[in-house]
Amino acid sequence: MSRVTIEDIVSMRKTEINETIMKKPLRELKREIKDLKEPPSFLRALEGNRAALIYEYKRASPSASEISLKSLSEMMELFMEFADAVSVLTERSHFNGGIEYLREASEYEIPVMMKDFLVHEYQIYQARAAGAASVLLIPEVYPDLEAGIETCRELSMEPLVECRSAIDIYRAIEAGAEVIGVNNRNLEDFTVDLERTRALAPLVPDEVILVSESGVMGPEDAEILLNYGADALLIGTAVMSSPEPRELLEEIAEVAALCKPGRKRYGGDEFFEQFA
Ligand SMILES: O=P(O)(O)OC[C@@H](O)[C@@H](O)c1c[nH]c2ccccc12
Repeated sequence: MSRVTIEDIVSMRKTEINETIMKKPLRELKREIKDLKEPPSFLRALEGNRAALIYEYKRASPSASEISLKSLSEMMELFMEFADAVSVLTERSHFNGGIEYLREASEYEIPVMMKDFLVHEYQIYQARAAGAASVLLIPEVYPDLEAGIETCRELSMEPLVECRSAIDIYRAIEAGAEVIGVNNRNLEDFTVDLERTRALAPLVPDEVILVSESGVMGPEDAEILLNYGADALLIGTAVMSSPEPRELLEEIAEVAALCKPGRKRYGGDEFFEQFA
């Protein structure tokens, strides 16, 4: 069977969202949101003076197939002890996620991010109505990045703008992003390369929070990425699939506590030389 592509997932999400909107119009979501309390701040959770850790409730993925059937409550027990923020997959067909997990996670006093392929503004309202403090925005996938960031902020949320290239980072900064993610996993072929963070980190201004996502299998990877200049890490598969997740999170916490945030900057042709 040919491997699913990001295009397949995005086109499926568009169909699903259009069906959802027919069943539950945006005005109903807006009414629900009016009665909700503000979510905990995602931005403040990541702005601490050491490397912040975002752990992800991720039950499956196209590259790993089934990862874990551990319950959300079991994982939240660990996340509440070790995470500064939590990410929850809500895409069902390929990640076995669901908005019900997001709703359950947002009951806890910690910022929760909707990790999904957002293709429509409706999904930003869905996230807020489920108690989210953040959503993932992918520039090539979300139709209008600047408007999406503005809608998030109107709803007391701060998005994580996921960048895969220098031009993505340029666009994200131009659009006013305050949290930029670099995904070490290529969403076209699902290969992981931690060097992606090394190459792109120097392009992210100090005042923007850089989250390195994907491919962190242990404290060694965590140290590498933090030394490349990431301010935060987003980790899913390793913690979901570990037989001893507490031990793993303790080791990563130790590395995070020792790392001094800060990014090198490119001088002259250094940026281009690495691709020569
Ligand atoms: O399981 P990992 O390698 O720790 O990766 C977690 C997270 O970065 C990954 O799930 C992710 C990053 N960006 C995404 C966009 C859509 C779906 C999933 C993702």
